[in-house]
Amino acid sequence: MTAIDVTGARTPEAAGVITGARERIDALDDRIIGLIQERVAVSAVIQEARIASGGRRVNLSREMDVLGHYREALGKPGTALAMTLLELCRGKI
Ligand SMILES: C=C(O[C@@H]1C=C(C(=O)O)C=C[C@H]1O)C(=O)O
Repeated sequence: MTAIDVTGARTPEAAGVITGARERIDALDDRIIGLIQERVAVSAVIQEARIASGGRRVNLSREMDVLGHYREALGKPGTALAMTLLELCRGKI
C-alpha cells in the first residue's frame, strides 16, 4: 500500500503532510496515555489514604469539581472525557 492509500490523500504532498502530522499525534497520544496512567496512580494514593482512615473511596463533591474543570476547558465533550477518566481512576460506581 502506498503512502497515498494509507492516508487517504490524493497527492504525494498531502500524503507527506498527513504522515508527518500522524507521527506527532502518535507521540502526543503516548504522552497523554502516560499522563493518564500517572493520574490513575495519584488518584489511587488519595483513595487508599481515605479508605484506610475509615472513609469512602468516592467523593462526589470533588468529582463535581473535576467535571466542571474539564467542561469549562473543553465544553460538553469535556464532561464525558472527565467521566471516563474518573472511571479509570476509581472504577465504576
Ligand atoms: C482522588 C480522589 O478520590 C476519588 C477520585 C477522584 C479523581 O480521580 O479525581 C475524585 C474524587 C474521588 O471520587 C479525591 O478525592 O481527590
